[in-house]
Formats: sequence, structure tokens, C-alpha cells
Amino acid sequence: MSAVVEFAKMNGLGNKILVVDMRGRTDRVTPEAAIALAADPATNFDQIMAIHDPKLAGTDAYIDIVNCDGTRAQACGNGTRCVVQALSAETGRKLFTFQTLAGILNAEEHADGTISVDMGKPVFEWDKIPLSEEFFDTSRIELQIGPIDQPILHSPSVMSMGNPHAIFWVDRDPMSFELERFGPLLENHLLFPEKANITLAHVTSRNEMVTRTWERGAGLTLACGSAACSAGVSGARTGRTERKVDIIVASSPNRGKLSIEWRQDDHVIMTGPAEWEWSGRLDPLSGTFERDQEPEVQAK
Ligand SMILES: N[C@@H](CCC[C@H](N)C(=O)O)C(=O)O
Repeated sequence: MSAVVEFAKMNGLGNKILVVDMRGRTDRVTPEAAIALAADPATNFDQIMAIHDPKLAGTDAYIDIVNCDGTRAQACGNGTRCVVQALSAETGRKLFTFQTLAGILNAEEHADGTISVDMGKPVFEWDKIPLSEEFFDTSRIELQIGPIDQPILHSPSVMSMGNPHAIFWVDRDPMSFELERFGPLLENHLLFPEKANITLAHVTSRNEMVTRTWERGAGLTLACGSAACSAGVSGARTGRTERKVDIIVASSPNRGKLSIEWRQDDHVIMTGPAEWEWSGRLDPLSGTFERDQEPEVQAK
């Protein structure tokens, strides 16, 4: 088995993604390789989306998702759009079905280049999110940070979009909160036995909200797709928004947008862009890499 595989540095609204082609191999990207790649400024990433041969009939690929701290994640919305764009560029196909730890995901690239992913159904049961304590109503749980009589963040909506999310509702721009301070405390709170992705959401109308996320296993990222899905679902679930909302991702370049629809059949559809940056080859065991030569621009 050759030591190196091809990969692409991509992003989804600024969420830094490495799409790694592991097809035809039985090994996986190691946590050590992930940590080494994350430490290099050139390949620094939030998630690796490793494309493996399908394990299930009817699917195009198995996607192994690795956070930059080397841990595995069940779902990654922005990364899934990057995988679709990479495979569409390779094959010319527009429709794909993937298997992930979160289940089977269908995805489509549209004529305008945007990509929709059916992220599956949200899960609200406390023990499946999972929480360590029983909560009958997970649309508003008891959890707060800051002074007891004047909490800074409190009463989040919690759910699983394949991965665990807590959405804290705030009354102003999420960028004005010290999420870098509160994020790690909340991600690692005892209430979340598998940790959680922490999002601040400011509802600006029945059809729009502004979000910012501290990601489990990755920290502050410029965007998080599964968090946008969770914020959209939780907004509708708590009566704050309609079931179709634009999520303005405050931390992303130019405050980019994801469109989230929680359909009547309970499936959550996320639509947004993906962007290729450059390609190369890497060793999935050690994380050493080499960037491809860019084609020279011809002077006229
Ligand atoms: N950036 C992702 C979410 C990645 C996974 C997350 N950090 C976790 O461990 O659950 C997205 O776009 O959804």
C-alpha cells in the first residue's frame, strides 16, 4: 500500500476542511496524523473528511470525520458539502449518498454550485443526545454560566444532529460574547458525557438568525453546519422561527449564510457553498504532506 493519498484543502463558509481520499485502502487517518496536520499553518484544519470505499450497498462512500484534536465526530455539515463538491468535480455527478456515524446522508449539488445535504432527523431524547441527567423537555434545560442571579448564558435548547449540540439564545450579536472563555467550560460540562458543540444564536426575524459556535474537539471555528441545523430546528421547536430559516454565520468571512429547512417529514436540509483552495498528497499515518505545484500562469 502506497504511503501517500491525495487530499484537498477546502472550506465551507470558512470552516477549514481537509478532504482526504482513502478509497482503496483499509487503514484510517490516525489521530497522530490529524494532530500533526492541524499543527502546520498550511494544513491547519477544523475537520478531516476521509472518503473511504462504501461499506453499505446503495451508498457512494463511507465518510470518516476527524476533529483537529484527533477525536472522531459523527456529523459535519460544512465538510459534507466539501466532499460533494470534490466528488462532483471528479465524476461530474450531482447526487450522492454517504454513510457516516450519524447515518445515511443524501446530498445534491445544484446548478448554481450550492450544495444541499439532507442531514437526517433531529434527536431530542435526553439520553440519546446524550445528557447525563434526565430532562423531560430538552427544548429548554437548566444550565447557566455567570453570576447565579444574572447569568450571561442560560437555558439552552439541546439536541443531537448526529452529534450533540447546545443552543444558547442571546439578545444581541453573538460576536459580542466571550465564547472563547465560556465555550470550553460548556463543551466539557458534566451534563454532556460526550461533550457538546456550543452555539450562541440571536434571532433577528421569524426567518433569520445569527449564530457563532464553539465546536467540540475543534474550539472556535469560523462556521459549523450541524450547529446551524440545530439552531434552525431549535428555533422552530421553541416557536421563535419558522421551519425554514437563513442562518447568518457571524464568524464566517463576510457573515456567510446557510439555509436550513426542517421539513414536515422531520428531515433537516442544509444548503450552502463549498470552496476548493489547493490540493496535495499526505501520509495518513504520520500527517507529512506535500502541496501540488500550482499550474503556472502564462504571461501574454
Ligand atoms: N464543523 C462541523 C461539525 C464538526 C463536528 C464537531 N466538532 C463534533 O465533534 O461534533 C459542521 O460543519 O457540522
